[in-house]
Amino acid sequence: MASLKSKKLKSIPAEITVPGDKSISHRSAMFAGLAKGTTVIDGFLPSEDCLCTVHAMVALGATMEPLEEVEGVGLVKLAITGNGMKLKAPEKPVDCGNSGTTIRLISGILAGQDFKTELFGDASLSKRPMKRVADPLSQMGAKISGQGEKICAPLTIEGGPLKSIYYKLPVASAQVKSAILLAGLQAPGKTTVVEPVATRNHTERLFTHFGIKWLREDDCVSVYGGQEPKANDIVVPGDISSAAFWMVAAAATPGAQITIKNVGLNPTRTGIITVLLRMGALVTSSETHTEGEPRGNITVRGGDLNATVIGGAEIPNVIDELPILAVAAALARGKTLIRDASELRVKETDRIAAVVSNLRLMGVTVTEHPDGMEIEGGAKLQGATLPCYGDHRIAMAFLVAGLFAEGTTTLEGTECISTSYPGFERHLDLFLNGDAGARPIPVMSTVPQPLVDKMNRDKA
Ligand SMILES: O=C(O)C1=C[C@@H](OP(=O)(O)O)[C@@H](O)[C@H](O)C1
Ligand SMILES: C=C(OP(=O)(O)O)C(=O)O
Repeated sequence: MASLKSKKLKSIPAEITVPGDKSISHRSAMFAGLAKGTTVIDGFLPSEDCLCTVHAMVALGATMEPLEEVEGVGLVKLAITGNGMKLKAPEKPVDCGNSGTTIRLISGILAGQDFKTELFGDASLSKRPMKRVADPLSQMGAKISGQGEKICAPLTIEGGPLKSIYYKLPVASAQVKSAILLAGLQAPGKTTVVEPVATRNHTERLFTHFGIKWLREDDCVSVYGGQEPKANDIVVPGDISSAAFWMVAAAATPGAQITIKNVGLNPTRTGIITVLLRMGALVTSSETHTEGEPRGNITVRGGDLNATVIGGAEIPNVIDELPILAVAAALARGKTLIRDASELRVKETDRIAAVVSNLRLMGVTVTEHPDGMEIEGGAKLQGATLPCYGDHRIAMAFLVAGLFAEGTTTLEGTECISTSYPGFERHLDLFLNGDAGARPIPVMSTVPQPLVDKMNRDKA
């Protein structure tokens, strides 16, 4: 089992560039694989989750060509060639790894394909509820079976002719919305999803990018069936959910300043900026690109943070940032309340239980609630040996907490970080050891990864 250590931070780098956005990388690979022709994806996140999606699209008939690899990060530029919406039956069950986005969105795609597929994942993914996608996709006409009441993976999906639906989401989930819209593309007529609270709209923006017509009316998103994505090269911005770790580290350090370059600034994802501003950090963002997915730079100046309340309609916008925001709360003055966030209990681990337990082990007073937690800020954090619970965001959030603790903080099981942030360790090193510890990140020439070769071999 891998472990990483953290201790009092030495310096804050002036600038940092985080790897590509996970949500957009997944979707780019899927849309490219559904389009006829070749799409070059630049800024792709080569994390294990996103590589599972590429692997799945290749197993379903697409081809991928590696174009550029960065040492210590992986494949950041690739070309995917699809054959249109009619996919090929995979030869074996498709591995979705640790990735909720892969299994749920691919389920929407497979719902309309005239073959049977098995989707499976790791132990964590196999505990997550898939009923939320199985219900609407079954209503549309797919035959989906899974394990137990929550319809967990392994899932068997037998696709076929679909009918469009008008579906009110019982939980605010971009993954469920996207699965239904992807199935809706394959159903005659108009498929509408009603969102209780707005969630990230990357699928909708990528619809536009790939030439698919869709519409938003109030809280409804609709798409008409019978459309096929058109191949179109894409540049993926940096992931604000990865930037969040360094934004909090700077925000909690009076006098510090950091600029995160070329990061996604989609308003359905920038809730972290609003929350940190409310807590007293000085955060500014400047858009450098406004087309498609807006992107630009975020600058954070640190100060004395104050407690806040995080809840309601804001939750989907910061859902993946809540573990690191809980760490920010522990470093702030006063009592912070996180509520309406019971969705955290069905992520890679129960993130409410994991955050509460690890904060307590570092000496913080926390009250656990069914839908969140109350954190007493301002206690001196104590270094501790902590579990990651197999969850990348727990691992990274607590390595950042360690930057503010007395002594050493050790996170055990840190291999999970590669789920979303290849190169995290190297970035952490900048905070632990300053520039002297930083190794340059060279761009290598086109080196096909063994994994990539394997993908194309599996397909052949
Ligand atoms: O659509 C997406 O790309 C995601 C949506 C969110 O999940 P839910 O849709 O389950 O809220 C988020 O937590 C996940 O990391 C990525
Ligand atoms: C919840 C996450 O991802 P997924 O649902 O795709 O596993 C995450 O990245 O925090």
